[in-house]
Amino acid sequence: MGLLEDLQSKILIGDGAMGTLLHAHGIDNCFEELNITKPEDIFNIHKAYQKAGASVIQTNTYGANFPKLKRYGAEEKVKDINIEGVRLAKKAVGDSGYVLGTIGGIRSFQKSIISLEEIKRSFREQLFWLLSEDVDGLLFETFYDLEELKTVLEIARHETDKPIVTNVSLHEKGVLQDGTPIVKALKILEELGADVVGTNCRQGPYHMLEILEEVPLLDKSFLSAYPNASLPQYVDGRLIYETDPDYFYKTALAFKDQGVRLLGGCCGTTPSHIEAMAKALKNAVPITEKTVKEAPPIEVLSQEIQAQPHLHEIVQEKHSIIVELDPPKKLGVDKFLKGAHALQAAGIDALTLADNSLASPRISNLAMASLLKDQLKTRPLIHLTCRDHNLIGLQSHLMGMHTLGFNQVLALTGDPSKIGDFPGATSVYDLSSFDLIRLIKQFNEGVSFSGKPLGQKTNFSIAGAFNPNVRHLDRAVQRLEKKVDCGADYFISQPIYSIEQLEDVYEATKSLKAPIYIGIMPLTGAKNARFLHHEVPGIKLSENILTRMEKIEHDKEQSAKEGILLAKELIDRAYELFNGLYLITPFMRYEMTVELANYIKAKELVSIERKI
Ligand SMILES: Cc1cc2nc3c(=O)[nH]c(=O)nc-3n(C[C@H](O)[C@H](O)[C@H](O)COP(=O)(O)OP(=O)(O)OC[C@H]3O[C@@H](n4cnc5c(N)ncnc54)[C@H](O)[C@@H]3O)c2cc1C
Ligand code: MET
Ligand SMILES: [Zn+2]
Repeated sequence: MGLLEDLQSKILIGDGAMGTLLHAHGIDNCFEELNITKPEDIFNIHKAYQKAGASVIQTNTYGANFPKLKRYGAEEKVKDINIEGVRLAKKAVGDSGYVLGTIGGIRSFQKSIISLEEIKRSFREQLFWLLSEDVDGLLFETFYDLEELKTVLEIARHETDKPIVTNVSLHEKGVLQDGTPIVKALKILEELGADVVGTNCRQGPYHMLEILEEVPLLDKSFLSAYPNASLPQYVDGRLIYETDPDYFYKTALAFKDQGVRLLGGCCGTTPSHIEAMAKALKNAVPITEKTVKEAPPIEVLSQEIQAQPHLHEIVQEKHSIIVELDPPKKLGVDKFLKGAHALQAAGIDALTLADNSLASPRISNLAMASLLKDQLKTRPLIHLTCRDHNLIGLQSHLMGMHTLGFNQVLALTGDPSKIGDFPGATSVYDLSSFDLIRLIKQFNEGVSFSGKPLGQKTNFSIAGAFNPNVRHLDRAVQRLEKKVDCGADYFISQPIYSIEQLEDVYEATKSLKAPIYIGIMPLTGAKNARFLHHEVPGIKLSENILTRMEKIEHDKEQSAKEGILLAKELIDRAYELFNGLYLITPFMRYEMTVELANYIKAKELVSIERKI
């Protein structure tokens, strides 16, 4: 009899955790490599689970794929670890059970940490070796990312007719991290050919059962559940799970009542938990009908009424000026406010506020934006870096921005801390700019990063950063395309200092599906010019510019005038090529950006007059 025939009439018991069990025994390195370095330990664990009553044993190959083994320098051992993994499980199980070849999800919350192409490659390799040892079926578990699971399931279904179990993992009750309700996700997996579908890890029985109450019995596939022992507790720097096997006796019956046919355990569970569940379900008959609890209606999402068009909408239609005026590095905001007022008077479309640029602390840009809100009509565009905010902080910041009515945001990875005033500070980087753009896009759908409904849809217009001052412009443009795919609405560039570069950038980006604000930062003097030319990676000024600035080096006023003149020459060409102009205020010298903004406005007037 095969696994699926058995499941027609029985509830089968799976095994429990491998990773946390090994960890509890003091093992801190690669768990899967033990298949070849300490096979007897793994064999004994399989045997213990089998003795406890599990008839479905999974191979110790959860993370036995190229990218995960690479963390331990074991990436060349994918073949041996997987082959040995199956052999050990088979030896332990003998004829009295089934061996599932396990493959774990790779992506957790950082989607862009690994491309789907790499996932496919590593999945195919692992799948090949597991199938080569003739497993009884496959178990794909701990998949938070539905896109990843769908992709690998399609590959596997194409390669084999063996039973496939797919288990998703949920941060939030009832929804996957992209907001897909679990019922829908399981139906999708069933349609793609999974024979058993369900959920594992993250939740203990309580929350998992709550989730399953909303899941109906499916037409073609069986339901599975592998709960954690409990919610984890953080003790002395380690994650600890409660161990109360009796509780698992009681909850096993509840899982049966929800229609689960394959029941095992995930993190924190031990052979004692499995023994308790096996005892509880010894002669249990699976249910064939179920009353499904209706999912609570999703809160009505109110879409904010947009008072002004977004920047990306404006710049598609006409010339638009945004100006960076950074929050002060010291306390005291008078000069900043004067600058902001002067720039508003010049008629700019937005004031952009850096998030601790160059990794040096400044007054919080959200605080400065709130201050502006009370005093000015010009809207702020808030920079948000992944360097200074972890995943919790980023979401809290975005919710704060939405609450205050700020919906223009620039999503950045951010300069690393080591270049700034506090080189010992941590650069968080929970997310990359790609992930952050995706996150904000998901907020616009009313869904948090982990899939939780936010109660309202945000209305962010999302800018991405563009650094054209790189050796390979084509690669920079590829990054922009990727940012567009993630949801970026437009781009804002680092400053450009030559007409030729402006033209190169125009050529390289003209088929991009998002508009660009081109960066122009006036030089303040020869020292500033030399610094940019020699010390800022990627920025090169022409000999002509350097000489022009050096000639008047000792005249401060004249230097600023020359800086303005050069910026105007760049603006003349940029104005012809791009609609968006991004003026960067150097060293709080807002009178320079005010003059440039006025210059651009005058050009606009001339062109309007010409049209009339
Ligand atoms: C308009 C604008 C505003 C900015 N505001 C801030 C701010 O407020 N606070 C702050 O800390 N920083 C700011 N920066 C700096 C920014 O963080 C760095 O310029 C960063 O290198 C590029 O932008 P990003 O953070 O989105 O990085 P991403 O585009 O996500 O790039 C991440 C990393 O990949 C690398 N990379 C990027 N492009 C290439 C390429 N073509 N070839 C090879 N490697 C590449 C870089 O090392 C970069 O650090 C700003 C930059 C711009 C353009
Ligand atoms: C992070 S979920 C872990 C699943 C795997 N089966 C293990 O227990 O090691
Ligand atoms: Zn787990």
